[in-house]
Amino acid sequence: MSLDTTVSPPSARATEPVPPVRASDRLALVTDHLAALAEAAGRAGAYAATVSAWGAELARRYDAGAHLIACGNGGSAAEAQHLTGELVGRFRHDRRPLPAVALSADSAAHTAIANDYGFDEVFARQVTAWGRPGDVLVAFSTSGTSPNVLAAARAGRRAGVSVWALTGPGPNPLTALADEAVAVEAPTTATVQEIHLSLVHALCIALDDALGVQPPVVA
Ligand SMILES: O=C(CO)[C@@H](O)[C@H](O)[C@H](O)[C@H](O)COP(=O)(O)O
Repeated sequence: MSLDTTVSPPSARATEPVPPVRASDRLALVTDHLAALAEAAGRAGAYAATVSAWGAELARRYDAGAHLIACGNGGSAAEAQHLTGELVGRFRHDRRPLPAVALSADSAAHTAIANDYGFDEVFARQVTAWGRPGDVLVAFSTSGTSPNVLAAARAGRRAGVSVWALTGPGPNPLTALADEAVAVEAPTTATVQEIHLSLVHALCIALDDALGVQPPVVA
């Protein structure tokens, strides 16, 4: 007697059988995703003036002693951390470390606030703790509707912090709450996030230029 030792994982047993995807369909899915990115990137020049102005304003605020706070959920949490990493570390060239904090990075504060006050408060409470007049909150949300990001924006406004939003298509609740916003026209969350990452880098380019950061002189 032979025993069938193959075991399906519980999730596979619990769901309907999925028809296999043909390789040509899979290639089309990937090609469509990349085409959507190229199309959205082709429209991204429309955001250049705002991001360039943000870079100059951020340089002015950093020179006056301000801080930057960033927040978002999921992929947008990663975008927030990407931005603060470039600021505290460096972007293309050496410069002074710039004070910036991503609110999803403090797991102890995050879990304590979520546990004690609810998930909607995880960013707002930290914005109230850290934010001072003149600081900037960069709030990332592809939908522009995440309650914890909206609460962070409200807390920022109450604290005298300027709220700059990066969202998907607008108008949306976050663009309405923010002092300034870039609402990216793109068809999916993933493509919006990909354009947001380009805008993070564009902001760093504008900021470094406004701070007078130069490439090293090669002898
Ligand atoms: O990265 C992705 C999808 O690409 C997801 O993790 C996504 O970030 C999460 O669903 C977020 O909760 C979406 O929140 P938001 O961007 O709408 O504020």
